[in-house]
Amino acid sequence: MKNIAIIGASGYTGAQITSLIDAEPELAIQGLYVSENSLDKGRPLADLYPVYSHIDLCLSPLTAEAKEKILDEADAVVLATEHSVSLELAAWFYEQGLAVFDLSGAYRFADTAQYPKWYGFEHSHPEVLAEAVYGLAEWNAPQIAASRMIAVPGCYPTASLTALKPLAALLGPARPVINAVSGVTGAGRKAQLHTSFCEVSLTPYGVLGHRHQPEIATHLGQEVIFTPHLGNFKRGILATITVQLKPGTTEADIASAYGVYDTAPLVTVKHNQFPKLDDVVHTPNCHLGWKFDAASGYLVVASAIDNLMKGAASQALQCIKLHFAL
Ligand SMILES: NC(=O)C1=CN([C@@H]2O[C@H](COP(=O)(O)OP(=O)(O)OC[C@H]3O[C@@H](n4cnc5c(N)ncnc54)[C@H](OP(=O)(O)O)[C@@H]3O)[C@@H](O)[C@H]2O)C=CC1
Ligand SMILES: CC(=O)N[C@@H](CCC(=O)OP(=O)(O)O)C(=O)O
Repeated sequence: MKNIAIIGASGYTGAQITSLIDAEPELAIQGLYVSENSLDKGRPLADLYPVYSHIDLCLSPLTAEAKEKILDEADAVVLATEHSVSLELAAWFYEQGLAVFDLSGAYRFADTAQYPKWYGFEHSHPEVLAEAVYGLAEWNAPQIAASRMIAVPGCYPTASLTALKPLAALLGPARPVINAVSGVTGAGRKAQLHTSFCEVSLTPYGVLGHRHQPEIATHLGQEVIFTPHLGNFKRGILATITVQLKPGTTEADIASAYGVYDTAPLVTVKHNQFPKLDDVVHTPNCHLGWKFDAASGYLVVASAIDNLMKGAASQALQCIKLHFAL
């Protein structure tokens, strides 16, 4: 049995992973935590999320004493906290010997120069960053098993990289063009004007400047054009990606490249059939569909995931299971 502390448990990804860990027979929840001065400290999780009324646990403030208790009792922490909070907590728990599964972007780039530009901070823990592994579960399983510091990928990068990484050897020089639409839970639970009901309307944002563009490029090994869109629905990401493949590439080459997922139970690949969000929301699955125009060499591949599941919590659970060999 492995004991897991969940920090940021009142947020969307934190509550989601709480429900997933609660359902795992070989995992136990050491505790659920929010910030020291949180308005939700002391409240039952089920007060915030009645759907989880079967989970009889309260949200505790992450005090100095609580951190010591976590060290005594837990094997690992899940950080479902914003980047700057994860930056410090991850380093502290890692250095004390726990395994860390961080849902934020604070440990996803090996290159410290990326953080001031994309996250607005200097990376204060380069020695811990050097140990971090990118938790793209279908691609980095041996590294996830071997490291105690796992940076769980962002939601858009998970959808995009799952579609593009099999094609890496077939890509021509043109940048893949990724257009992706996310549900509003992707922006987290806290109130913000741009995510309020009357404000949300399908629109691009972060054009030519979203931090997931370099995350995708870094872990693909090729520059991309990435345009996210906010849609007026709650959960899910659909990324529709256009790529030009090397001259001479055939449908058989593409089918063979996607054969890498034949042994991946959570990734389904279809030829000439495209995924729908309704088929993946509330599941840990990624559905891919592709079509190729041999005359022009252009391929369109669509990738659908649930941003809170495969894009965050269920991928973190995959990483926990890989790490602890469960
Ligand atoms: N939403 C999504 O689809 C995805 C999110 N992510 C990443 O996961 C992380 C969490 O995202 P999300 O769940 O959406 O965020 P939310 O805003 O919904 O939740 C954030 C949680 O962190 C808690 N928190 C804030 N400050 C602290 C602190 N100092 N110590 C302990 N807990 C704290 C909050 O509670 P309180 O403020 O009451 O203390 C809340 O429980 C972020 O880094 C995000 O970028 C990654 C992939 C997908
Ligand atoms: C709809 C929405 O706002 N989505 C978030 C991405 C959520 C995610 O994956 O988060 P991190 O990479 O920050 O962990 C955004 O565009 O900032």
